[in-house]
Amino acid sequence: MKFIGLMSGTSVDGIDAALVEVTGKEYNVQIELLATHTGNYPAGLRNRILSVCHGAPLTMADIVELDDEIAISFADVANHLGQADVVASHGQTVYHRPPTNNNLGYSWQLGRGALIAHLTQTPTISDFRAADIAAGGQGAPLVPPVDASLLSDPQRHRCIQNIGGIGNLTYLPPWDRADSPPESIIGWDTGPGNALIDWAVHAFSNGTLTYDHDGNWAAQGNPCQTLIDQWLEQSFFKQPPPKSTGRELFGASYGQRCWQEAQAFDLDQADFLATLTAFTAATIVDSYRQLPRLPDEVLLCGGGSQNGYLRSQLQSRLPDIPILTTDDVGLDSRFKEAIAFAILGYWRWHQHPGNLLTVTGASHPCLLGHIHKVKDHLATEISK
Ligand SMILES: Nc1ncnc2c1ncn2[C@@H]1O[C@H](COP(=O)(O)OP(=O)(O)OP(=O)(O)O)[C@@H](O)[C@H]1O
Ligand SMILES: CC(=O)N[C@H]1[C@@H]2OC[C@@H](O2)[C@@H](O)[C@@H]1O[C@H](C)C(=O)O
Repeated sequence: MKFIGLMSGTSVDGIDAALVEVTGKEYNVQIELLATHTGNYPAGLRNRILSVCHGAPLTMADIVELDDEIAISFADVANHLGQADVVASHGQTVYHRPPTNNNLGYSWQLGRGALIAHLTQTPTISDFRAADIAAGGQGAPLVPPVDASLLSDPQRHRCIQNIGGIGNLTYLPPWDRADSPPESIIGWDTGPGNALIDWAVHAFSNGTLTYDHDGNWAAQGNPCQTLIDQWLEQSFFKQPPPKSTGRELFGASYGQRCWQEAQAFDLDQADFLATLTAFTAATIVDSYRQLPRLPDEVLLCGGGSQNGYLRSQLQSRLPDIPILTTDDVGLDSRFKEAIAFAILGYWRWHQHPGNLLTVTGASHPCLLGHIHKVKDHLATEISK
């Protein structure tokens, strides 16, 4: 079956789409990547999404309008790719609140599936995080079981490290993918990916730049290890998994606090960017120290894998471990999340639970996502 996976992540830097032929059963799936495309949000919409993520107040009418505008953008990108049997759309996260001891979590993705189904005339699956959250889970990260299916090695322990706006890891013990995945597959959000770096670059460039290309700006400075050690003391990094996070924690006000603290060390802008980038690498390695053992190799994905300075900071903290990208083992690192949602959609369509309890902490396996069928409501009404 052909699935289109649609994803826009916490960086809100575009809608990634992958048209994938998926075959196989449960965790033993095979894919053929048929086409990919990245669509941009129309001018202004990205800024509105970012301001909502930063807490801008909205009326109900504003929210509804935003929901539909995002759905229209997602549908345009899907239509650009061609015809599929099913569309699987993550949507755009605008709010994520992890669960606490007393409260269920809450995760809100805009871009309603019903409108995407209508505009693409294709059944559409959306709201992938809701069922896991209702079962007491974090609702994130959801990609680890897909990583297990596509990237497990029969001999080597691997870490798959996504560096998007937020970072997340999947720890894959050796597995030949023949039967159920080992219980010891784990994963969680490691903390900031590019979120703090992007925030600082945007602020220092008066809004003219959105990211530090290849880490060139950071490479001109020197990281302050004292600050990095101080920031690593924060409770999120001490919290045991399962855990997830978002821009609600690692957003503009977190960045501003870091910048204020940097004043005591006389850091200039390049030193500060070097420190934020090295901090991001340190948070990832800090997570690896909580694994049953260090991996034999790390496979990076997400935009941060393109940041040479960030990669060199990771490598210097893991000197004996090869740091590669998923491209090195044949999986396109730029479209991995879109491909992952195509597979999560395939699992939903075939009634296979998509969540891994060892990752999200949910109480039971769940079917992830709500299926919106294509219906001509009016015709149905008239024929009654
Ligand atoms: N050439 C590059 N050099 C440095 N950084 C880059 C480069 N290309 C992309 N990035 C970074 O990657 C970010 C986008 O990454 P990605 O698209 O993986 O994030 P996302 O999917 O939106 O986030 P998440 O995975 O948290 O949902 C950009 O905002 C930028 O910071
Ligand atoms: C709530 C939400 O959108 N979380 C994202 C975000 O971006 C990275 C990290 O935080 C991860 O937990 C998740 O995305 C990926 C696709 C996931 O669920 O695996």
